[in-house]
Amino acid sequence: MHSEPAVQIAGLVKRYGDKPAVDGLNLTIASGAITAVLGPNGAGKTTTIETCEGYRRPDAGTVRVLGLDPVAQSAALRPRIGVMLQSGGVYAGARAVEMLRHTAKLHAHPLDVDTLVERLGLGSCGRTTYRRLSGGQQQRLALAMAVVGRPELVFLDEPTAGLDPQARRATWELVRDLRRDGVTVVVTTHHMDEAEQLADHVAIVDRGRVITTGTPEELCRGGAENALRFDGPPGLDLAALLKELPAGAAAVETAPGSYRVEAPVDPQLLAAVTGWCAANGVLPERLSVQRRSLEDVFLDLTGRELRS
Ligand SMILES: Nc1ncnc2c1ncn2[C@@H]1O[C@H](COP(=O)(O)OP(=O)(O)OP(=O)(O)O)[C@@H](O)[C@H]1O
Repeated sequence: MHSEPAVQIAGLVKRYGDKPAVDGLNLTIASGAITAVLGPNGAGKTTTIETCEGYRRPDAGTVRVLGLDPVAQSAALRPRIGVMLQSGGVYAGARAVEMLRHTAKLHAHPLDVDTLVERLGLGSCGRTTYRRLSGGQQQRLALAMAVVGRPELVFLDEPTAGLDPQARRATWELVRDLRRDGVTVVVTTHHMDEAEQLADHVAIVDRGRVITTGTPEELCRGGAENALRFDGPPGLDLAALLKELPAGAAAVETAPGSYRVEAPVDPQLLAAVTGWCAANGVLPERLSVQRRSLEDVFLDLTGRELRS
């Protein structure tokens, strides 16, 4: 369906003064999918996205969005993309829904404003000015403004920051519907569960570079947290258990009667462990599969220390 990538970034450098905010970043974003860009505070995510939107000019490298140069060809690009900025980017004195209607009229094939207002729970905000909306309502309005023109590609910078769980879910549903309609979505977030739930592809950015990419499944596969745990009688013969498990597996009694089997978790591993337990008259209690979460991967790659 979509062959050309929606976004291609090669060797992007962007400095503020002497300090590089983005430092040789390479990233290709697939069309028609949801890509989450993750990274610690100050990693360069917003700067990268703002460069894709044409708000910042690269100091070096190339950026192509829908095949266009976002600075030199901004007039051609702008109508085709939707942008939700962290700061809202909405005129504070304007009435919420009127502004949305106005924005819709600027586009040839806008979404139905009433449906969008309903879906994002903005019905009660009709004549309220932007500055009088709650933080969460402002966020939702900014999201509505970004998508109302039915763009081919939307950039959402932390769309669910500060939203309550209901509004978060409504936002996720909207984002999934955009993908269903063939829209490419690029989203930055600090919520790892959000990236895990929503994203087809994840790119982790640190110190101005992309340090890894993959699907959430690819990134979470392998690693120390890929393990089975169970409780049983203390002192089980783990050397005997290991003989039934694939090469490279490890088994430890982490506390008397608490066991942890470390190996890629698949149905065969589960069957091997429970089969060995059955053969030895052991009932594995509280048996659970421990998978690495995206948060584990993120912290492993970017460090656990808070940065100044
Ligand atoms: N307008 C600016 N002037 C000077 N420095 C800036 C400016 N905008 C960003 N920076 C710096 O550039 C670096 C990257 O910032 P950026 O906002 O792109 O990071 P981010 O990954 O989006 O962070 P966050 O998760 O906190 O939003 C940071 O060190 C930041 O202080």
